[in-house]
Amino acid sequence: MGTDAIWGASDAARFIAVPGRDDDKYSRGVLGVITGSVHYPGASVLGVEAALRTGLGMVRYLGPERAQELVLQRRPEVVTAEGRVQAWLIGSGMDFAHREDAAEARIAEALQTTVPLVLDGGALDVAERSSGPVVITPHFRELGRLLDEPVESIADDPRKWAIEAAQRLGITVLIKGHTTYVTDGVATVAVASAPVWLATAGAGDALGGILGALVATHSDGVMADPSLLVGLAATASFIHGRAAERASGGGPLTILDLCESVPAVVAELVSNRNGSGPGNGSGSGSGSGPA
Ligand SMILES: NC(=O)C1=CN([C@@H]2O[C@H](COP(=O)(O)OP(=O)(O)OC[C@H]3O[C@@H](n4cnc5c(N)ncnc54)[C@H](O)[C@@H]3O)[C@@H](O)[C@H]2O)[C@@H](O)CC1
Ligand SMILES: Nc1ncnc2c1ncn2[C@@H]1O[C@H](COP(=O)(O)OP(=O)(O)O)[C@@H](O)[C@H]1O
Repeated sequence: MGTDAIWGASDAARFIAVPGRDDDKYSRGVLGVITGSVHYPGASVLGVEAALRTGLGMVRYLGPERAQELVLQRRPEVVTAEGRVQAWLIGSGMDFAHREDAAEARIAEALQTTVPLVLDGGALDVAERSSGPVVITPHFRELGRLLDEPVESIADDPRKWAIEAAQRLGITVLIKGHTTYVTDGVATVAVASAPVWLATAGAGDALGGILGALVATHSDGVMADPSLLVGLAATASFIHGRAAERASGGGPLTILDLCESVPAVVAELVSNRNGSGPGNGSGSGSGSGPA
């Protein structure tokens, strides 16, 4: 693990944007979501669920039709109309090698905006087409494919390869594992808040939703200073791990149980923080970031 700072509760607390009296759903931050596919519609439900439970103004879900239906059945507050967004979450539940045509068209539209991108699963390669701030969330196999490097090399030293990817692509990289590393090639932090029971399908899709919500609620701040993505991604991983711990209670967990635990984790972070961080009483328009 080297000498990386271990991201803790007091660090994470500074990256929660608490709504203020004058906020509305638009000022808090809207997350556009392009996830899911014919084979993996469930990833859309998990990411959207996790984003909503992390707290944000609105989710616009713009994935495939069947996934839209499943998302709306679970979460009728989601909007499926196009419109302005402050950040995009793209790629969970998509096939890296074979993106559906409709998804490709949606991604091209999303790239017309320059708002921050959270790229997961089958959309990691979109990073090189973006002109705005980007954070990617690969596991070691996905990073191997993205960099065209042997998967074994990445598994042996995920931290080194995350830094290499961040520097090569000029983006922030969160590489998932029992210890998760987040780096922009300059600063690197480690997060180890998750129980081993979290190694279960769909866990990464929920992480994408949590991170999407945090980025959407700090969009202006990220646009002004993309280095904030390191703290936001580490915070997402911290919340994800703590929520998994609550859901697990020392035993197996399901990902919807993890999502249900997220609001209590966020509330605990907010109640324990001292003073007023810039996320306090402000939405995405504040440029909120670390105190
Ligand atoms: N409920 C859902 O909709 C879920 C969707 N998911 C999505 O599924 C897509 C693929 O994700 P993965 O993490 O599976 O991609 P991986 O790159 O880990 O795996 C790709 C393929 O390689 C094979 N493989 C990988 N590791 C293997 C091993 N140790 N032994 C045998 N075969 C192995 C598997 O057949 C798998 O289909 C992503 O877009 C992801 O978001 C997953 O998150 C699982 C849940
Ligand atoms: N052994 C482990 N201990 C703790 N957390 C783990 C472990 N294995 C995986 N995780 C976490 O679970 C999540 C798995 O994500 P991912 O590999 O994308 O799975 P999926 O594609 O099925 O959603 C990541 O957040 C990762 O950090």
